[in-house]
Amino acid sequence: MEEQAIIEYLQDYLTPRRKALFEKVLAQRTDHITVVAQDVYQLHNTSAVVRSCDVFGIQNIHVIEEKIPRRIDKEIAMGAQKWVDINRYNSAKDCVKTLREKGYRIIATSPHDESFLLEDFDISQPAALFFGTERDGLSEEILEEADDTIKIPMVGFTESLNISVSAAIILQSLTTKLRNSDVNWQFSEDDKNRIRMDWTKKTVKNSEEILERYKNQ
Ligand SMILES: C[S@@+](CC[C@H](N)C(=O)[O-])C[C@H]1O[C@@H](n2cnc3c(N)ncnc32)[C@H](O)[C@@H]1O
Repeated sequence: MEEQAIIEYLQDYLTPRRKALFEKVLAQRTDHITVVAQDVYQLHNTSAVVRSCDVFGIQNIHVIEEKIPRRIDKEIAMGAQKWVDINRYNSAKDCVKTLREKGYRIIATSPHDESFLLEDFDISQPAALFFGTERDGLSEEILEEADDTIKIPMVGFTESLNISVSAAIILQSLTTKLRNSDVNWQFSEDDKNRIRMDWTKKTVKNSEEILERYKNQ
């Protein structure tokens, strides 16, 4: 109850329009699908994946930085990341373990494997979609761990799509399927409150000072 009161107090500093936008976006947010980028080298590719996640309503993104230096902060600090949660890992193993413990199926995306075409993918179980590096794709470790592999059908001469393009295509397809299904994909009220608070804090100027004043009144 107290938490609710704090959120409402801080949200009074938002314009009605901004507040309504938060609710509209939040109603479409999901954790049923989550996205993992493994050792993506080009910063602009990671940014584009983050942006697509926001656009298609994916709240959590997982970034594995095992083979590349931790240098994505500046780039992903430039936009859409404000509205999504970035979870970072030093090893692919930790990332897989964490996501399995949360109940996700590990889904590799690959231009090679034909085991599942995108349109046949069963969205009823929570899915963690793993995307690989520009040059080598996903590591053997992830391919071996994967419960399924999905592929976007390609009919041209080029052997693969760019990672961010493939993320956008897959997310558009699977989130549409999810929203048309009877799966319970929306966040609980507790989770929504946590996200509301986070977005509000990031939007209201001097939010920490305002909260301090509220607590002391
Ligand atoms: C440029 S591709 C990697 C190409 C790499 N030479 C390989 O053999 O995997 C980068 C990432 O985009 C995704 N991707 C590219 N094309 C795809 C497709 N047709 N279907 C599914 N995912 C694809 C995969 O996650 C892949 O690891």
